Amino acid sequence: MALAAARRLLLHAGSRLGRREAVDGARRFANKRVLVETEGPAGVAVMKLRNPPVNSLSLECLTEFTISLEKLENDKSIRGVILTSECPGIFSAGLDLLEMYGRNPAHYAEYWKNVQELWLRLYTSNMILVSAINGASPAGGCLLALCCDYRVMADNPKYTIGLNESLLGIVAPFWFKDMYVNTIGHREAERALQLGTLFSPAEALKVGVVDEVVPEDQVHSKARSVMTKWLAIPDHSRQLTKNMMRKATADSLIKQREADIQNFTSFISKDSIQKSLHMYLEKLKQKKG
Ligand SMILES: CC/C=C\C/C=C\C/C=C\C=C\CC(=O)SCCNC(=O)CCNC(=O)[C@H](O)C(C)(C)COP(=O)(O)OP(=O)(O)OC[C@H]1O[C@@H](n2cnc3c(N)ncnc32)[C@H](O)[C@@H]1OP(=O)(O)O
Repeated sequence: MALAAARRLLLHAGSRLGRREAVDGARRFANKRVLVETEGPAGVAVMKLRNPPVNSLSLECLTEFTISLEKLENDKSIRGVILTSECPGIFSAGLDLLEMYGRNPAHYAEYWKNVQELWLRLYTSNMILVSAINGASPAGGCLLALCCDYRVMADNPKYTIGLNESLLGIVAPFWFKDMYVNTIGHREAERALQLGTLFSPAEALKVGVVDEVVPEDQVHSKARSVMTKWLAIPDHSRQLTKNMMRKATADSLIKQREADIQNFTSFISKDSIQKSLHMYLEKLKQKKG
Protein backbone atom coordinates (compact mmCIF):
# COMPACT_ATOMS: atom_id res chain seq x y z
CA MET A 1 0.00 0.00 0.00
CA ALA A 2 2.81 2.37 0.90
CA LEU A 3 4.44 1.68 -2.43
CA ALA A 4 1.21 2.32 -4.29
CA ALA A 5 0.88 5.67 -2.54
CA ALA A 6 4.49 6.57 -3.36
CA ARG A 7 3.84 5.64 -6.95
CA ARG A 8 0.80 7.93 -7.21
CA LEU A 9 2.76 10.79 -5.69
CA LEU A 10 5.69 10.31 -8.03
CA LEU A 11 3.60 9.96 -11.11
CA HIS A 12 0.98 12.63 -10.73
CA ALA A 13 2.21 15.27 -8.33
CA GLY A 14 5.77 15.73 -9.48
CA SER A 15 7.78 13.89 -6.88
CA ARG A 16 9.56 13.91 -3.62
CA LEU A 17 12.01 11.23 -4.66
CA GLY A 18 12.06 12.24 -8.28
CA ARG A 19 13.34 15.43 -9.81
CA ARG A 20 13.24 16.94 -13.24
CA GLU A 21 15.81 19.36 -14.57
CA ALA A 22 16.92 20.88 -17.83
CA VAL A 23 20.49 20.30 -18.92
CA ASP A 24 21.62 21.86 -22.22
CA GLY A 25 18.19 21.42 -23.77
CA ALA A 26 18.05 17.80 -22.68
CA ARG A 27 15.71 16.79 -19.90
CA ARG A 28 16.31 14.30 -17.17
CA PHE A 29 14.38 12.87 -14.31
CA ALA A 30 15.76 10.64 -11.69
CA ASN A 31 14.51 8.40 -8.98
CA LYS A 32 16.98 6.86 -6.61
CA ARG A 33 17.48 3.74 -8.71
CA VAL A 34 16.61 4.82 -12.24
CA LEU A 35 18.00 7.75 -14.19
CA VAL A 36 16.28 8.92 -17.36
CA GLU A 37 17.79 11.39 -19.79
CA THR A 38 15.80 12.50 -22.79
CA GLU A 39 17.17 14.14 -25.88
CA GLY A 40 14.82 16.79 -27.26
CA PRO A 41 14.26 16.55 -31.00
CA ALA A 42 15.14 12.89 -31.47
CA GLY A 43 12.45 11.74 -29.04
CA VAL A 44 14.79 9.21 -27.45
CA ALA A 45 15.30 8.59 -23.75
CA VAL A 46 18.19 6.75 -22.16
CA MET A 47 17.13 4.87 -19.07
CA LYS A 48 19.92 3.78 -16.74
CA LEU A 49 19.47 1.34 -13.90
CA ARG A 50 21.54 2.35 -10.89
CA ASN A 51 20.84 0.05 -8.00
CA PRO A 52 24.35 -0.93 -6.89
CA PRO A 53 26.10 -3.19 -6.47
CA VAL A 54 24.39 -5.41 -9.07
CA ASN A 55 21.14 -3.71 -10.20
CA SER A 56 19.06 -6.42 -8.58
CA LEU A 57 15.37 -5.76 -9.10
CA SER A 58 14.26 -5.05 -5.56
CA LEU A 59 10.67 -4.03 -4.95
CA GLU A 60 11.72 -0.39 -4.79
CA CYS A 61 13.77 -0.70 -7.97
CA LEU A 62 10.89 -2.41 -9.82
CA THR A 63 8.48 0.30 -8.69
CA GLU A 64 10.75 3.13 -9.77
CA PHE A 65 11.44 1.41 -13.07
CA THR A 66 7.73 0.96 -13.76
CA ILE A 67 6.94 4.56 -12.83
CA SER A 68 9.72 5.87 -15.08
CA LEU A 69 8.45 3.81 -17.99
CA GLU A 70 4.91 4.99 -17.39
CA LYS A 71 6.09 8.60 -17.45
CA LEU A 72 7.90 8.06 -20.72
CA GLU A 73 4.96 6.22 -22.24
CA ASN A 74 2.72 9.17 -21.33
CA ASP A 75 5.15 11.66 -22.86
CA LYS A 76 4.10 11.83 -26.49
CA SER A 77 7.43 13.38 -27.52
CA ILE A 78 9.26 10.17 -26.60
CA ARG A 79 9.35 7.45 -29.25
CA GLY A 80 12.24 5.29 -28.15
CA VAL A 81 14.12 4.20 -25.04
CA ILE A 82 17.63 2.84 -24.70
CA LEU A 83 17.81 0.66 -21.63
CA THR A 84 21.20 0.31 -19.99
CA SER A 85 23.03 0.21 -16.68
CA GLU A 86 25.08 2.60 -14.64
CA CYS A 87 26.64 -0.22 -12.56
CA PRO A 88 30.03 -1.16 -13.99
CA GLY A 89 30.11 -4.65 -15.46
CA ILE A 90 26.50 -5.47 -14.55
CA PHE A 91 23.41 -4.93 -16.68
CA SER A 92 21.15 -6.46 -14.02
CA ALA A 93 21.53 -9.43 -11.67
CA GLY A 94 17.82 -10.07 -12.13
CA LEU A 95 15.18 -10.38 -9.50
CA ASP A 96 16.34 -9.56 -6.01
CA LEU A 97 16.89 -12.86 -4.25
CA LEU A 98 16.34 -11.19 -0.89
CA GLU A 99 12.76 -10.38 -1.93
CA MET A 100 12.17 -14.09 -2.50
CA TYR A 101 13.96 -15.51 0.51
CA GLY A 102 12.93 -15.52 4.18
CA ARG A 103 9.86 -13.30 3.70
CA ASN A 104 6.17 -14.00 4.23
CA PRO A 105 3.58 -15.03 1.59
CA ALA A 106 2.03 -11.55 1.49
CA HIS A 107 5.41 -10.11 0.61
CA TYR A 108 6.02 -12.69 -2.10
CA ALA A 109 2.60 -11.92 -3.59
CA GLU A 110 3.22 -8.17 -3.55
CA TYR A 111 6.67 -8.62 -5.07
CA TRP A 112 5.42 -10.90 -7.85
CA LYS A 113 2.58 -8.53 -8.72
CA ASN A 114 5.18 -5.82 -9.30
CA VAL A 115 7.39 -8.16 -11.37
CA GLN A 116 4.39 -8.95 -13.56
CA GLU A 117 3.52 -5.27 -13.87
CA LEU A 118 6.98 -4.24 -15.01
CA TRP A 119 7.13 -7.09 -17.48
CA LEU A 120 3.74 -6.29 -19.01
CA ARG A 121 4.61 -2.62 -19.31
CA LEU A 122 7.99 -3.29 -20.91
CA TYR A 123 6.89 -6.12 -23.17
CA THR A 124 3.84 -4.29 -24.50
CA SER A 125 5.40 -0.84 -24.69
CA ASN A 126 4.49 1.20 -27.75
CA MET A 127 7.93 2.78 -27.67
CA ILE A 128 10.95 1.35 -29.45
CA LEU A 129 13.09 -0.34 -26.81
CA VAL A 130 16.76 -1.03 -27.46
CA SER A 131 18.91 -2.58 -24.77
CA ALA A 132 22.56 -1.66 -24.46
CA ILE A 133 23.73 -4.65 -22.44
CA ASN A 134 26.90 -3.45 -20.79
CA GLY A 135 27.39 -6.22 -18.27
CA ALA A 136 26.19 -9.48 -16.77
CA SER A 137 22.55 -10.19 -17.42
CA PRO A 138 21.30 -13.36 -15.73
CA ALA A 139 17.63 -14.38 -15.26
CA GLY A 140 15.50 -11.26 -14.66
CA GLY A 141 18.31 -9.20 -16.22
CA CYS A 142 17.97 -11.26 -19.36
CA LEU A 143 14.20 -10.87 -19.10
CA LEU A 144 14.55 -7.08 -19.27
CA ALA A 145 16.70 -7.38 -22.37
CA LEU A 146 14.33 -9.88 -24.01
CA CYS A 147 11.48 -7.37 -23.65
CA CYS A 148 13.36 -4.97 -25.90
CA ASP A 149 12.94 -4.78 -29.66
CA TYR A 150 16.68 -5.03 -30.24
CA ARG A 151 19.61 -6.11 -28.06
CA VAL A 152 23.19 -4.87 -28.38
CA MET A 153 25.70 -6.56 -26.07
CA ALA A 154 29.25 -5.65 -25.09
CA ASP A 155 31.85 -8.07 -26.35
CA ASN A 156 33.33 -9.04 -23.01
CA PRO A 157 33.49 -12.78 -22.24
CA LYS A 158 33.08 -12.00 -18.54
CA TYR A 159 29.53 -10.88 -19.23
CA THR A 160 26.96 -13.62 -19.58
CA ILE A 161 23.27 -13.60 -20.35
CA GLY A 162 20.48 -16.17 -20.08
CA LEU A 163 17.65 -17.56 -18.02
CA ASN A 164 19.59 -19.49 -15.38
CA GLU A 165 16.72 -20.13 -12.95
CA SER A 166 17.20 -23.90 -12.91
CA LEU A 167 20.70 -23.39 -11.46
CA LEU A 168 19.06 -21.74 -8.47
CA GLY A 169 16.67 -24.65 -7.98
CA ILE A 170 13.73 -22.57 -9.20
CA VAL A 171 11.70 -22.67 -12.39
CA ALA A 172 11.36 -19.88 -14.92
CA PRO A 173 7.70 -18.81 -14.98
CA PHE A 174 5.76 -19.69 -18.14
CA TRP A 175 5.84 -16.13 -19.44
CA PHE A 176 9.64 -15.95 -19.12
CA LYS A 177 9.70 -19.24 -21.04
CA ASP A 178 7.28 -18.00 -23.70
CA MET A 179 9.40 -14.96 -24.39
CA TYR A 180 12.53 -17.10 -24.61
CA VAL A 181 10.83 -19.43 -27.08
CA ASN A 182 9.64 -16.43 -29.11
CA THR A 183 13.21 -15.15 -29.24
CA ILE A 184 15.41 -18.21 -29.77
CA GLY A 185 12.97 -20.94 -30.78
CA HIS A 186 11.64 -23.97 -28.94
CA ARG A 187 14.61 -26.33 -29.14
CA GLU A 188 17.23 -23.81 -28.02
CA ALA A 189 14.94 -22.52 -25.26
CA GLU A 190 14.18 -26.04 -24.04
CA ARG A 191 17.86 -26.84 -23.73
CA ALA A 192 18.94 -23.48 -22.31
CA LEU A 193 16.13 -23.42 -19.73
CA GLN A 194 16.84 -26.92 -18.44
CA LEU A 195 20.57 -26.32 -18.24
CA GLY A 196 20.20 -22.75 -16.97
CA THR A 197 22.69 -21.72 -19.63
CA LEU A 198 24.45 -18.40 -19.23
CA PHE A 199 25.71 -17.52 -22.70
CA SER A 200 28.87 -15.59 -23.47
CA PRO A 201 28.24 -12.68 -25.85
CA ALA A 202 29.44 -14.75 -28.84
CA GLU A 203 27.19 -17.67 -27.90
CA ALA A 204 24.27 -15.34 -27.20
CA LEU A 205 24.65 -13.88 -30.67
CA LYS A 206 24.83 -17.30 -32.27
CA VAL A 207 21.69 -18.57 -30.59
CA GLY A 208 19.81 -15.28 -31.03
CA VAL A 209 19.52 -14.13 -27.41
CA VAL A 210 21.11 -10.87 -28.58
CA ASP A 211 21.06 -9.23 -31.99
CA GLU A 212 24.50 -7.71 -32.10
CA VAL A 213 27.78 -7.88 -30.18
CA VAL A 214 30.12 -4.90 -30.36
CA PRO A 215 33.29 -3.74 -28.59
CA GLU A 216 32.45 -2.54 -25.10
CA ASP A 217 33.14 1.12 -25.84
CA GLN A 218 30.71 1.05 -28.77
CA VAL A 219 27.64 -0.39 -27.06
CA HIS A 220 25.97 2.97 -26.58
CA SER A 221 26.82 4.41 -29.98
CA LYS A 222 25.58 1.22 -31.63
CA ALA A 223 22.35 1.30 -29.62
CA ARG A 224 21.83 4.89 -30.80
CA SER A 225 22.43 4.05 -34.43
CA VAL A 226 20.04 1.10 -34.20
CA MET A 227 17.48 3.43 -32.64
CA THR A 228 17.86 5.89 -35.52
CA LYS A 229 17.08 3.11 -37.97
CA TRP A 230 13.98 2.05 -36.05
CA LEU A 231 12.82 5.67 -35.67
CA ALA A 232 12.64 5.91 -39.46
CA ILE A 233 9.66 3.52 -39.46
CA PRO A 234 6.24 5.15 -39.02
CA ASP A 235 5.13 4.66 -35.41
CA HIS A 236 1.61 3.50 -36.18
CA SER A 237 2.62 0.64 -38.46
CA ARG A 238 5.51 -0.42 -36.25
CA GLN A 239 3.34 -0.34 -33.12
CA LEU A 240 0.51 -2.33 -34.71
CA THR A 241 3.03 -4.89 -35.94
CA LYS A 242 4.68 -5.15 -32.52
CA ASN A 243 1.29 -5.59 -30.91
CA MET A 244 0.37 -8.29 -33.41
CA MET A 245 3.59 -10.19 -32.61
CA ARG A 246 3.42 -9.86 -28.82
CA LYS A 247 -0.25 -9.76 -27.88
CA ALA A 248 -0.81 -13.49 -27.47
CA THR A 249 2.18 -13.85 -25.14
CA ALA A 250 1.14 -10.87 -23.01
CA ASP A 251 -2.50 -11.96 -22.96
CA SER A 252 -1.63 -15.38 -21.63
CA LEU A 253 -0.30 -13.73 -18.46
CA ILE A 254 -3.02 -11.06 -18.33
CA LYS A 255 -5.66 -13.81 -18.33
CA GLN A 256 -4.15 -15.53 -15.31
CA ARG A 257 -2.32 -12.90 -13.32
CA GLU A 258 -3.89 -13.83 -10.00
CA ALA A 259 -3.29 -17.56 -10.48
CA ASP A 260 0.31 -16.83 -11.44
CA ILE A 261 0.78 -14.84 -8.22
CA GLN A 262 -0.69 -17.73 -6.21
CA ASN A 263 1.58 -20.23 -8.01
CA PHE A 264 4.64 -18.16 -7.38
CA THR A 265 3.77 -17.56 -3.75
CA SER A 266 3.16 -21.21 -2.93
CA PHE A 267 6.20 -22.34 -4.96
CA ILE A 268 8.65 -19.88 -3.42
CA SER A 269 7.31 -20.48 0.11
CA LYS A 270 8.16 -24.19 -0.03
CA ASP A 271 10.86 -25.25 2.43
CA SER A 272 12.76 -27.06 -0.32
CA ILE A 273 12.81 -23.94 -2.54
CA GLN A 274 13.81 -21.68 0.34
CA LYS A 275 16.63 -24.14 1.07
CA SER A 276 17.82 -23.97 -2.55
CA LEU A 277 17.81 -20.18 -2.46
CA HIS A 278 19.70 -20.23 0.82
CA MET A 279 22.38 -22.45 -0.71
CA TYR A 280 22.62 -20.25 -3.79
CA LEU A 281 23.00 -17.10 -1.68
CA GLU A 282 25.70 -18.84 0.36
CA LYS A 283 27.49 -19.77 -2.86
CA LEU A 284 27.44 -16.13 -3.96
CA LYS A 285 28.94 -15.12 -0.61
CA GLN A 286 31.63 -17.82 -0.72
CA LYS A 287 32.66 -16.73 -4.19
CA LYS A 288 33.97 -13.57 -2.53
CA GLY A 289 35.90 -15.07 0.35
C1 LIG B 1 5.99 -23.85 -10.78
C2 LIG B 1 6.50 -22.48 -11.10
C3 LIG B 1 5.65 -21.42 -10.58
C4 LIG B 1 6.00 -20.16 -10.52
C5 LIG B 1 7.36 -19.64 -10.84
C6 LIG B 1 8.21 -19.78 -9.67
C7 LIG B 1 9.37 -19.26 -9.47
C8 LIG B 1 10.11 -18.39 -10.37
C9 LIG B 1 10.86 -17.51 -9.52
C10 LIG B 1 11.71 -16.63 -9.77
C11 LIG B 1 12.37 -16.23 -10.96
C12 LIG B 1 13.49 -15.50 -10.76
C13 LIG B 1 14.28 -14.91 -11.78
C14 LIG B 1 15.54 -14.23 -11.22
O1 LIG B 1 15.92 -13.21 -11.72
S1 LIG B 1 16.34 -14.94 -9.90
C15 LIG B 1 17.87 -14.06 -9.74
C16 LIG B 1 18.91 -14.74 -10.55
N1 LIG B 1 20.15 -14.00 -10.51
C17 LIG B 1 21.31 -14.58 -10.45
O2 LIG B 1 21.45 -15.78 -10.47
C18 LIG B 1 22.49 -13.66 -10.36
C19 LIG B 1 23.30 -13.93 -9.14
N2 LIG B 1 24.43 -13.01 -9.07
C20 LIG B 1 25.56 -13.21 -9.76
O3 LIG B 1 25.73 -14.15 -10.51
C21 LIG B 1 26.63 -12.21 -9.56
O4 LIG B 1 26.34 -11.48 -8.39
C22 LIG B 1 26.81 -11.22 -10.72
C23 LIG B 1 27.42 -11.94 -11.94
C24 LIG B 1 25.50 -10.54 -11.11
C25 LIG B 1 27.80 -10.10 -10.26
O5 LIG B 1 28.99 -10.70 -9.78
P1 LIG B 1 29.99 -9.83 -8.89
O6 LIG B 1 31.15 -10.72 -8.60
O7 LIG B 1 30.24 -8.53 -9.54
O8 LIG B 1 29.17 -9.50 -7.56
P2 LIG B 1 28.85 -10.46 -6.33
O9 LIG B 1 29.96 -10.35 -5.34
O10 LIG B 1 28.48 -11.80 -6.79
O11 LIG B 1 27.54 -9.78 -5.75
C26 LIG B 1 27.61 -8.55 -5.00
C27 LIG B 1 26.50 -8.59 -3.97
O12 LIG B 1 25.23 -8.63 -4.64
C28 LIG B 1 24.49 -9.76 -4.16
N3 LIG B 1 23.64 -10.25 -5.27
C29 LIG B 1 24.00 -10.71 -6.46
N4 LIG B 1 22.96 -11.03 -7.20
C30 LIG B 1 21.87 -10.77 -6.46
C31 LIG B 1 20.47 -10.89 -6.68
N5 LIG B 1 19.95 -11.34 -7.84
N6 LIG B 1 19.65 -10.53 -5.70
C32 LIG B 1 20.12 -10.06 -4.52
N7 LIG B 1 21.44 -9.91 -4.25
C33 LIG B 1 22.30 -10.26 -5.21
C34 LIG B 1 25.55 -10.76 -3.76
O13 LIG B 1 25.01 -11.72 -2.91
C35 LIG B 1 26.55 -9.84 -3.10
O14 LIG B 1 26.03 -9.51 -1.82
P3 LIG B 1 26.99 -9.26 -0.57
O15 LIG B 1 27.88 -8.13 -0.96
O16 LIG B 1 27.73 -10.55 -0.35
O17 LIG B 1 26.07 -8.95 0.56
